[in-house]
Amino acid sequence: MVNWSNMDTLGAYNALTKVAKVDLTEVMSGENGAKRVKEMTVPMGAGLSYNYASKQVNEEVLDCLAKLADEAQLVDKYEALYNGEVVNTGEKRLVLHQLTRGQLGNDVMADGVNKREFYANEQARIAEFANKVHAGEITNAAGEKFTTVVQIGIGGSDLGPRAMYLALENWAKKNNAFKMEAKFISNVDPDDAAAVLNSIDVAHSLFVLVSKSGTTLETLTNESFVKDALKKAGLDASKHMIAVTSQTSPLAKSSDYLAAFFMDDYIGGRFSSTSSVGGAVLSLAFGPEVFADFLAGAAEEDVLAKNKDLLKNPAMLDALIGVYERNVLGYPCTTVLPYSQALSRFPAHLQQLDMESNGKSVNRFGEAINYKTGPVIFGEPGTNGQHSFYQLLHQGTDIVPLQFIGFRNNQLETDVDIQGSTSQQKLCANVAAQIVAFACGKKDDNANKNFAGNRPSSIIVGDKLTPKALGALLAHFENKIMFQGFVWNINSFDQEGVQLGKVLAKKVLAHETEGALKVYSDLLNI
Ligand SMILES: O=P(O)(O)OC[C@H]1O[C@H](O)[C@H](O)[C@@H](O)[C@@H]1O
Repeated sequence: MVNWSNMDTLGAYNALTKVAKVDLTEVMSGENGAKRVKEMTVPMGAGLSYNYASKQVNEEVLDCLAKLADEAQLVDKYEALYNGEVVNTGEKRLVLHQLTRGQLGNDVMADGVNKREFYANEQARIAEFANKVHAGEITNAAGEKFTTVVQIGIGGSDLGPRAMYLALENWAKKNNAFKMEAKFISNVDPDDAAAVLNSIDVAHSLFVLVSKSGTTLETLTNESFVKDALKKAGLDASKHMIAVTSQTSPLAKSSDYLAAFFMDDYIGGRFSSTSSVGGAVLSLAFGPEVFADFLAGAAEEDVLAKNKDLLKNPAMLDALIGVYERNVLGYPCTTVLPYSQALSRFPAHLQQLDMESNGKSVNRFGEAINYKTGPVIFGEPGTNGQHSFYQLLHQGTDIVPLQFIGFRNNQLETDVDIQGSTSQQKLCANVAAQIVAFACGKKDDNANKNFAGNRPSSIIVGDKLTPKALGALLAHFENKIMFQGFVWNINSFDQEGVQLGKVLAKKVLAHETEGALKVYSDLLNI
């Protein structure tokens, strides 16, 4: 049995607060710095590695973190989760997203079925459907092949799948795996749907309506928007639309769709990229084999997360260093900086994944807690970010821990040598330079040009962003966030904080407003 206790009751946490702070300007300089970069690295799944040399940790800190991992029973809690304990206490649900990509422990039976079999079966149904679309066995009413897939969804039904699609689009084009172009409609802003519809040939488009709950206002509105466009084009919407939803949702039984694929209540929207939610669009865009490789990368990372040895468990290590930075060092944010244009929407996905999961002020039993939880997450690809917000990161008054991601090779393999180096080399040179600049700083007599340093970072490094590497990268962050929630003793798997705004918006639309809400409504001409 695991013991769910608040972090500030744990002896190891209290010991951690007393450890002397590591000065990166000192430890990262000279030979010692070189030794740290060589040694402070942990293998991840799919050939990636997590290098934490430029984090403010030393043996003493790591020793405390290892004790904290043990005392907080992090791996035991993970085990309880994948074996089917009701870890989502707020909604009284199991948490099973890892089972979409592998069997980690005991068979989990729920709703009268074996859950791993259920997820694998949905994946197989999607694979069969995608293959038929690609082979021209499932076509539009005129018997012509579909060329474009358009996902309609928001939040977890958009961000992850969209980020994953963009991450693999160029890789697929280079590796003969590009089957259909994908587009995404998410915002209830009518300009979003209209712009996508204007950019495609609707007669050859297959729409994937994705909503776990089947009740999300934006998604249902956009569905109607698209159906209207199909009707105006003289097309039968039910021949152009498939649904991905949970079996209990109002969409599940509808005959308005060509086909329906399922996930369930045990997979949070933000954790659903490896379920049917990501499976449908990614299998249609790149083929089921690519989606299977993506799942295999995630599964490798899930297996690593079972390791009780902190230095062999990159997600747990990353999580605990993050807790140390947030609660002991007092840093309020974390920035995600992929030096890969393919990962342009990955930070946006992590914003939801992390902040919706760990933005909580009560523990898993609903009691107020006395410590900070999830940091603010933001990010942009490098080097673009360098020319935007890095000024604050280098010289601002807040220290913001940085999560770099870099690959030795680019995806398209097209590159040119200009002034003695390729573009890829220039990209990678900038990551290396930034890490050292942030850690070591540079003294200058002119205070305006002085860099204090001591800005901690870690880097996830890989050879190339492949489907497998992407799966591992995604699962690393999912598991990191899960472990942090365990340490903070919060429920990372509900999102009550998004409800109030929705309720008030309904009142505005029904003209049931008064006071400030009424005046804001008038201001916006509703
Ligand atoms: O997939 P759906 O049920 O349509 O939900 C879409 C999104 O909306 C909600 O407001 C939640 O905040 C998200 O966690 C969820 O991913």
